[in-house]
This record gives sequence, structure tokens and C-alpha cells, in this order.
Amino acid sequence: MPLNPVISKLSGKLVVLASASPRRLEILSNAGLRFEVVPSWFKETLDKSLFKHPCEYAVETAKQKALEVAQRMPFKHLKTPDIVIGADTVVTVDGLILEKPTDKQDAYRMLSRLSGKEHSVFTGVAIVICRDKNSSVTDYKVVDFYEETKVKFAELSEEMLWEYINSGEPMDKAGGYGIQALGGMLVEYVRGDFLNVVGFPLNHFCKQLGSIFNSPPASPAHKIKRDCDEAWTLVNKTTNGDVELLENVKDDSLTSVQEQNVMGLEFAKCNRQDVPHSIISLLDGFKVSKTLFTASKLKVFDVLNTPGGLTLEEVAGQINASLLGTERLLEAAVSLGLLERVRQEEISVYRNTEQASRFLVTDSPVSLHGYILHCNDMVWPLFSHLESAVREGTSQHERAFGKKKEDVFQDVYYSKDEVKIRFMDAMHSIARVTGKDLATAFDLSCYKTACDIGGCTGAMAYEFTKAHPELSVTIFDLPQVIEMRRHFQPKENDERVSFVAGDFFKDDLPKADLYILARVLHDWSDEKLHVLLSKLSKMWTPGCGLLVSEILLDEERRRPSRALLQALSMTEGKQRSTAEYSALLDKHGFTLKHVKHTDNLLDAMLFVKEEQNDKRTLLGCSSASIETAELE
Ligand SMILES: Cc1cn([C@H]2C[C@H](O)[C@@H](COP(=O)(O)OP(=O)(O)OP(=O)(O)O)O2)c(=O)[nH]c1=O
Repeated sequence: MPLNPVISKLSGKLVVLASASPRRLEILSNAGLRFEVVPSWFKETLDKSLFKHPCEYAVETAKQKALEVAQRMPFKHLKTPDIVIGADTVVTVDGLILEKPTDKQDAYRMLSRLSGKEHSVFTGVAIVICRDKNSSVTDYKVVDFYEETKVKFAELSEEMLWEYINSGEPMDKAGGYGIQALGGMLVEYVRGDFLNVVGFPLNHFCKQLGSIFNSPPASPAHKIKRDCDEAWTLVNKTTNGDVELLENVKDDSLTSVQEQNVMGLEFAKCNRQDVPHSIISLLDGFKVSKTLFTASKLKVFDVLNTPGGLTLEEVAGQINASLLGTERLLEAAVSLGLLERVRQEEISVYRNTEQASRFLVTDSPVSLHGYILHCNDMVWPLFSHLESAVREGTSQHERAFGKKKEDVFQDVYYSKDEVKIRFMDAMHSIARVTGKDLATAFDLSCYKTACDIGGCTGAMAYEFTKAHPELSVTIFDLPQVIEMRRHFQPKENDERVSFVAGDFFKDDLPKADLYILARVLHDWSDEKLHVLLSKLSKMWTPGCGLLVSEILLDEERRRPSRALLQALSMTEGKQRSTAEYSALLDKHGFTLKHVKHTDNLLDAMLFVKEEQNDKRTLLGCSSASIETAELE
């Protein structure tokens, strides 16, 4: 009697392991599974930057490995497998994904990065179920999942490192080590499934097989909480009634994983059903935000922007704060992955993680510092009156800032220079982080002049001119904003960027081929927007385009929660879905042509006006770009 009844269900089926890994072969055959090995030819070259989380990268690679074998076998091996199993193991540390080292130097870089630290090992697994529909067509269903294990390395001396590298063991292993052999000596502790580190999460795999092959799940559906978004989208698209049970818990599982991820807390440990992990994370969310705000306000990330890092005493001295308070702040920031603590010559020093250096240091080109301070100084006080906002259905500016507000932009935010600059800095941060993605979201080669309405400091405009050498951009914003923009002079001077002062609700807009409305529409009610959109519509000439950038809600208005949370403190505007924006603009004759979900803070939509049937004249773009401009 095999230990796991599911394994026996596979007897008589052609099961294929799409992997050359001897470790996977050993783990699965030790479990009593009978299978053939057909190594995958899929090259592990997916663009890592396209994945929100390393687990998604590992899962997608595993899926591609398995599908490649499933599709090749009927032709090359002249038989169709029943099940193909693919897997991919990656090590993640400091926001980086480490795969197999390319050479000894690469192994050295990986291992010295892991030295003295805890890291995560993710194995993504894909189970492809193949069914011959007829002699020439095979139907594939994919179930995928991942497992995370935490591993802590001891401090490794140079001598140990090189001795281990010269043993040859690191070269075919993710992260450059093999925990099951000599590499085991480098490890202080392991949290989670050991076999997952070795390359295959056997326990989780058996549970998944149980779900697929009809045996009732070992416990209620929540068992699958650790699966990621991609996996269940696929299940949803491709599987039959058996797996719909899993699909039903999709939303719960996503909420749990996503919310925890957003807060920078550890990934859900969802094996325990009796602990409300996701609720605890939500409960702690405000502490997480405030830790980030405080560290940013005290310029901890600027102070730590030095190559070697600083001791606690040095940081406390530089930020002029108490030793105990600084220690608590730094330790909390370490736990959130914002800082790391390493031992150097018997003393502990703190240093920025790569993410912090990139996004939290004030003078980084993509710094979020300005936006973080805005959240601390302007949004936090509003949220502390959320209960009143909900009861009254009104903005809480008066309670939070002691000032009645008529027009949020002119009265509260822009009343003092210091406040103006802080607000502009927030917009400037967001524009710098999102600008490149928005500028390259669509083929804009047919436009020569653009007008960025409410373009603030011009940070977005500079990204557009950088991406499009033929384009000139005029920023149209309030006179006070244009006057204050001198505080945000760009490093390089670009003569193709100019500024015009005016109020987009009252004054004439500059003439342009392309209008840009980035992060403007959500701030206003439909009624107010009709004023702006009518004006835009009147100035419209054939060939013009309108690029709208916002956080786009899904059609059920459930995600991303970032948009809905932002709405809680909004004044008169609202967050909208793509269809809602489309309907709003449609009233003024604008037709949505293309939508781009950028995976950045803002998404993009491109609108045109179809006054005649001849799209070519209207868009003024080449026929090739017209085809790609069709709505997805
Ligand atoms: C971290 C770690 C990884 N590994 C191995 C597991 C995997 O075989 C390898 C990660 O590379 P993978 O690309 O996941 O797998 P692979 O190239 O060996 O095989 P295939 O692509 O054909 O499936 O690293 C260990 O053996 N021990 C360890 O401690």
C-alpha cells in the first residue's frame, strides 16, 4: 500500500518528468511514482522584470518546460503522455532571482550575497494533463503551484567560499549551492519543505494530485491558498468540473497572498487553517506604512546610501534620534525587506536593500520619497478620520487640516509654498516611476506635438520626449504650479519641453496632436469632467489622440485594491474601470482604441475620435500601427 493513494492512481498512465534534474528524478521515484524522463528543451530566458513576484517567474518557467515536452512528444516520440510534470527552482535574495551560476565568478557573487542571510527558495511546478481529442489535436490542461522555503546561511569566509566553489557542486544548482550535499554545511536553518530546496516540493505535489484526480482534498479547499494568480487563471480557463472546486476559492487565496505581498510582510503561511494570517496582516498594515513613512522622513535610506553600511550608533547620530528608537526602526525595516543587517568584522551594520537604494533614496532618478512624504503628511491625517468620512460621505480636509476646502488643489494643497512643493514632489515621484512605461505603452510615432494637461513638473513630459525623438511636449498646468516648477529642474535640458500656464477647466488648451491626461480624471466627478472633455472635443482635429493614464479597476470593481483604498480619502472624484472610462469619454465622441496594463503604478488607454470611417486619415499612423492599435 503506497503512502499516498494518489500516486497509485497514476499507475497505468504515461507520466513524464520534463526535467534533467537528477534530484527531481530521485525524489519522485523514491515516492513510488513510475515515469519516463524527457528533459525539456525550453530555455530559461523569460524576462524576469515582467513578473511581479519570483514565484510567478518559477511557475511560468515550469509551465513552459512541461508544455514544451507535452507538445513535442506526440511528434518526436510518437506517443502522447497522460501527464507531464515540469519544475523550476530559483533562489531569491535582496529582490534578485538567482538561477544556476554561469561560471565560478558568478557562483562566488551568488554565494557571497547569501552569506549570513536568510533567503527564499521557490520551486514552481506545473502539471500538464494531456488528452487526445482526435488523432491530430491534443487538449492540454495545466495546474500549477509553487512552494517557498526559507534558508539561512552562516557567515562564509573567503576561504570556505572558494573551497566550496572549487568542489564543482554549485554549478548546476539554483543559487549556487546544493543543500543535500556539501552545501548543507553552509546552512544554519531551513524553514519549510526541505525537498522543495532540493528541487521538488513532494508534499504539495501530492496534495495537488489529490485535488486533480477526484479524491476529496485532504482538508477544505483553503489548502491551496499558496497558489498564485497565474495558476488559477489557467485552471479556470482550462479545467473541468473537478477543478472548479479549486477555482471557487481563488479569490480568498489571492487576497491573502496579494495583501501580504503589498505590505512587504512575509508570504502567507497558509498551511494552518486555524490562524487568520491575512487578517493579521491587514491589522498590521498601518504599522508597515508608518514604518516606511518614518524611515523616509528621517532620511534613513539617504544616510545608509553608503557602500559599506553604518552601525546603529552611526545611523542614530546622523538622523539625530535616540539609540533605542533607531534600533527599533531599523530592525522593523529589516523585517520588511527595506534594510539588511550584516556582520562585518564582528560588528553589525545596516545597509539599504537594492530596492531601497533604487526607490527610497531621495536623489535616485526613480525615487518615491516625495510620494511617501505626501502619504505621511497629507493622506495619513485624512485616513485617521476615515470613520467620519464614511459616516458623512464627505472629505475630511477640514477635520484633518483645520481648513475648509472649496477646491482641493487651489485651497488646501497650494496654500503654502512648502505644501505646494510637497504635493508637486509627490506627483513628480509618480511621474518619474511611471513615465517611461506610459511613454512606451503605445505606438505614438504619428504624433509630433503633445500637451500634458496637468503635467505638473514636466517629469512625465521628459520621459515622452526621451522615448520619442520627434515629439515636443507642452505642459499645461495652473500658474502657481508652473511658477514652482523651478524647484524641480531636470538634470538635462530638453528644448522640446515647454510650459504654458492656465486652468484646464477655464482656459483654452494649447493645440496638440496628442493630449495626455495622466492621473487627472480620477480626481473629478463626471459632471466636472464633462467640462474638460467638451473643451477637448471642440479643439479636436482629425488625427488627434488622447492618452489617459489611471489605475484601472477590473470590470467587477474589485481590484486592484490600491485604487479602492485611494478612493476612501478622495474628495469628489472616483476610481473607474476601463469600461467606465470608455463610457465617460464616449459621450464626447472619443473611442477607446487600446488599453495597456503596465504592471506599474498607472495603466494607460489610448483614445481616438472616429469622425469618418477612414481610420488611416484619422490616426495618421501607418497601417501597421493601426492594426496594433485595435482594442485588445
Ligand atoms: C537550492 C538548490 C537547488 N538545487 C537544484 C535543483 C534543480 O535541479 C536546480 C535548479 O535548476 P532548475 O532550472 O530548476 O532545474 P534543472 O536545470 O536542474 O533541471 P530542468 O531544467 O531540466 O528541470 O538546482 C539543488 O539540487 N539543491 C539545492 O540546495
